[in-house]
Amino acid sequence: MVKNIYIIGLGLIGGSLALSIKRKDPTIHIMGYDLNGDQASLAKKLGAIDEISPTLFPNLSAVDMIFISTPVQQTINIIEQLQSIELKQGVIITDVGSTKVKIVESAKKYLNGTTIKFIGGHPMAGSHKSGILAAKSQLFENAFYILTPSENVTAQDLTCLTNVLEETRANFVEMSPEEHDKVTGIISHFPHIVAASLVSQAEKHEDQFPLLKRLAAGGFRDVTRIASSNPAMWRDILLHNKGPLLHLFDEWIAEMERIKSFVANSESDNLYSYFDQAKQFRDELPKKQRGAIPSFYDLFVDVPDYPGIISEITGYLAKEEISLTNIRIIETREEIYGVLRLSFQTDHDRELAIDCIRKYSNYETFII
Ligand SMILES: NC(=O)c1ccc[n+]([C@@H]2O[C@H](COP(=O)([O-])OP(=O)(O)OC[C@H]3O[C@@H](n4cnc5c(N)ncnc54)[C@H](O)[C@@H]3O)[C@@H](O)[C@H]2O)c1
Ligand SMILES: O=C(O)C(=O)C[C@]1(C(=O)O)C=C[C@@H](O)C=C1
Repeated sequence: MVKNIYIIGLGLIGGSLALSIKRKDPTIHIMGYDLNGDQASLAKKLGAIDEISPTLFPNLSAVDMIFISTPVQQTINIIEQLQSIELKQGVIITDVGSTKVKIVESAKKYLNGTTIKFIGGHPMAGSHKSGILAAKSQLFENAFYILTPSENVTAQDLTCLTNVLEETRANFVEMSPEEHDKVTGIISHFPHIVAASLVSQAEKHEDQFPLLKRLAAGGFRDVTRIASSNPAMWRDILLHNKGPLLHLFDEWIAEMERIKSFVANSESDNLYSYFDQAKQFRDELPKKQRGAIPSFYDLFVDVPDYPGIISEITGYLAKEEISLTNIRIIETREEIYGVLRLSFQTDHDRELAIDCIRKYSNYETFII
């Protein structure tokens, strides 16, 4: 019976897991630690954790399960240190890293010969946003959650973990770390490189075309959303998944050469087939499966704490016919006490809302 959980790294993923574990069983005691003290305080204030650990390795002798939800290189450093920490017999340790081979290898190297049950994990959903403020208990709903159990892990250990994670409503699948890294290289890591490279290409042309940024519309925004993700996280992922990625670079370069030649030689039929085939495969992607939170755009408004403030703000938005998808008061740190979080479906709506709030009030707005 899992009663005590420790979560290291209380950002988007650690925070979302904590919120879903709390939703499953509020009596499970969750202690959390984050290098960034503000993240840990927010996690406590949002009810994601019960207790903040002042250090990375407090007394862990009563902890049944540990989640490591830090960037992947940090995860390896933490696994290495865990070998010399006194832990409960048979403790389950899991991570959420976007790569698996190096992490599972490090668990094998450092934790072998102990009673620790290491289960590599990767919830295949996320966002370009980071931090606890973006965390949601339902972030992983309908998403695949890949597990790569180590040799000494039993079916019972796996059930223990998936029970704790039941409220994520994710679909758990087992996979080898090698297969995991090859597949995620194709559908996650390499696309990330492409998105960032498209942004970088556009940036190089900005001096020549000053209107470029403002003209970048739906297509460019859709295909490059993920380029707004946490750079440190992605740096680590690329360094971890070098082998499969180098292979994908070669394939991609050949692919670009192929389509370049269709364009250069005006090969109309080939161009049509290229796009048609891509459309068919893209249209076949399962519709209901969730790979990411729906894109929404948050706006934070500093508001005085008085009854009626929410209806005041929504009243302004209604006057300008701006639709909201969500609204929430966050009582976070003292200095940003009374922050209203407004979520919009599009960046355009958020821009309209900024203008609208400016028009009707003196409240400051900001985007994180
Ligand atoms: N963002 C996504 O879409 C996504 C999806 C699935 C998995 N992942 C993986 O989840 C992990 C966390 O990503 P995230 O999106 O939650 O990032 P995040 O930046 O939102 O959160 C990471 C947190 O870890 C903390 N941290 C960093 N080093 C630490 C250390 N040594 N000790 C304690 N805390 C530390 C940071 O302060 C931060 O609060 C990464 O390994 C990432 O590859 C991310
Ligand atoms: O939706 C996004 O913003 C993501 O980048 C999520 C995404 C992905 O590539 O699909 C990113 C990294 C994770 O390891 C898993 C999910």
